[in-house]
Amino acid sequence: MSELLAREPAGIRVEGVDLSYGATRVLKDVNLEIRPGEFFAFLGPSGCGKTTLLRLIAGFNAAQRGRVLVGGKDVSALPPWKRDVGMVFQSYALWPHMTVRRNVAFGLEERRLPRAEIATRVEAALRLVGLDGMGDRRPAQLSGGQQQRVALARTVAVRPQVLLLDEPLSNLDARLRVQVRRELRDLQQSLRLTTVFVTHDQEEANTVCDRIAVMNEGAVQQVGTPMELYDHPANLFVAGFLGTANIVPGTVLREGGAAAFEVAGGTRIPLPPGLAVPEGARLMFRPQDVSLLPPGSDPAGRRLIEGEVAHREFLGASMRYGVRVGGAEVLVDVPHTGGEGHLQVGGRAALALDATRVKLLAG
Ligand SMILES: Nc1ncnc2c1ncn2[C@@H]1O[C@H](COP(=O)(O)OP(=O)(O)OP(=O)(O)O)[C@@H](O)[C@H]1O
Repeated sequence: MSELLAREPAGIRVEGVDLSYGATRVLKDVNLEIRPGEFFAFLGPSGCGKTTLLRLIAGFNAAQRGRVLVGGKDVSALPPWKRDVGMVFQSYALWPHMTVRRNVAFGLEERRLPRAEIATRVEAALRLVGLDGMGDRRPAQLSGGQQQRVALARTVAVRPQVLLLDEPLSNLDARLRVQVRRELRDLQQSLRLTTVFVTHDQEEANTVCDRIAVMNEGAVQQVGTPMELYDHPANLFVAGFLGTANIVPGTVLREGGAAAFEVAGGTRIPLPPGLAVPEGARLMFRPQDVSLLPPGSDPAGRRLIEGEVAHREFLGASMRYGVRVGGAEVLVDVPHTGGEGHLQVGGRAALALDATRVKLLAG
């Protein structure tokens, strides 16, 4: 494996990038700093520009404005093959008529490396992805997961400075995805390879990546660790994209020093002091920031709201209730420990909101 170690992990900088296809602006003033050796994700809904940004770093797209630096060097004007980046495509793009070994060797032969060096690196790469012994097969004789590993082996064999992965798990079934994403993380760690991973799946990004850039409509919304993004979303889009969020419309009221949030229908939720109130704010909290109480009880220090159970969903580890509060519906997760003590649809529910967890966010 030492034959494949990244020489010196390189960082990536994207500076002030604007990219349009005709009249459609696909990337809008994108600025990013990806640290050397980091496993980084571009996360966002379909069509938000993730692949376009990845291809820009690889050199397959050109921007109208801004630049890309790899390892401190401006690569904006270089073609892909001079950039020292390895990209694994969503479709794998393997040569069907070549054996696995030849597929992996192809890029090294093009670089005219000595034959012995090629053989050593190919075997090391196949071992690394768990495909030693399958070098003589053709891609059609492999499963989807194995083909994906060939694509990965082929890319790491050239020892790129950075590895770019475009939805690498999307062709695999759910169970294999979980296994392969762990393997990807292990491989990335052992090679200390700066890696950028494109996905629209938040669980995938959360489980394998050090940091994530959340994108929407061509703009980076927020960059942070999975936990930072979940606990401190910068706006409603990020809050709703990472995990389940209660987003409640209403009005912020101030009486003296105290503030409250009035939900349509008149229910008032007292707000903790000192909470910042952005323009057009909505109240945001997670289903687990709320607990259900027996009606009539009023615990100290918690914010009590009353409502009616509109529906419920059994999720195994918890019961998720949809509770109508004024004009809004609030999702509440109650741990399921095996008892029968759950509320029925149509019944009254008293909710205690953990005031330290609520946020006021704008779109
Ligand atoms: N070659 C092209 N010509 C014109 N428009 C394009 C081209 N490639 C992409 N687009 C448009 O640019 C936008 C961003 O596409 P992109 O593939 O980067 O999104 P994405 O976030 O990777 O989406 P997905 O998860 O569906 O792959 C989309 O609206 C897409 O239709």
